[in-house]
Amino acid sequence: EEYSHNQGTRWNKNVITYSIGRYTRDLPRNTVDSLIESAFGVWARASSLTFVRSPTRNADIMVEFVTYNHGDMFPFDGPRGTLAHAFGPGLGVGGDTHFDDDEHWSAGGRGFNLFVVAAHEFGHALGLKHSQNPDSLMYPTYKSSRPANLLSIEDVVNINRLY
Ligand SMILES: CNC(=O)[C@@H](NC(=O)[C@H](CC(C)C)CN(O)C=O)C(C)(C)C
Ligand SMILES: [Ca+2]
Ligand SMILES: [Zn+2]
Ligand SMILES: [Zn+2]
Repeated sequence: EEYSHNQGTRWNKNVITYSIGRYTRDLPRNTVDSLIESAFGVWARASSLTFVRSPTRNADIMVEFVTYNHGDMFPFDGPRGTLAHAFGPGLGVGGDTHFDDDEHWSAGGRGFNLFVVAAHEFGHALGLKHSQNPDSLMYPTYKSSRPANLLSIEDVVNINRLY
């Protein structure tokens, strides 16, 4: 999968830690914090997983806003195009989730909805692949009109097949 650079298939634990590194200037930090927390909450409500924010940088899932070349083999491409990517479960870079800061990130207004994109990326960070079902959160193309409940039945089934 081009956008979920897989390490393993799943985490071998149910409590997964995350930490937020570089932020975007598009939104206040505490807004980013709550949107990221809510995006993890989508998966926590549908599974037996819990997500704990960690102050240190050795959390399982490192969340960062970066541009172009940023230290992995998958440089971003400037405005539009690819919005974000995530590595599949595993040590080190495993689970890490990067957002292209050349996009305009929003909490619902103009620009790309950070909550919706983060929920998709965290699906990859948990081990899910893309779905061909346009109603699935794991569909490969951004849809601003995502339903409030976000996850399709297929997504709930798939996360519970994995954990
Ligand atoms: C608006 N641009 C798009 O819709 C682009 N799609 C994405 O950036 C995906 C993320 C969306 C689904 C949140 C990349 N991905 O799958 C990460 O895990 C393109 C379809 C142009 C590649
Ligand atoms: Ca881009
Ligand atoms: Zn994806
Ligand atoms: Zn990256």
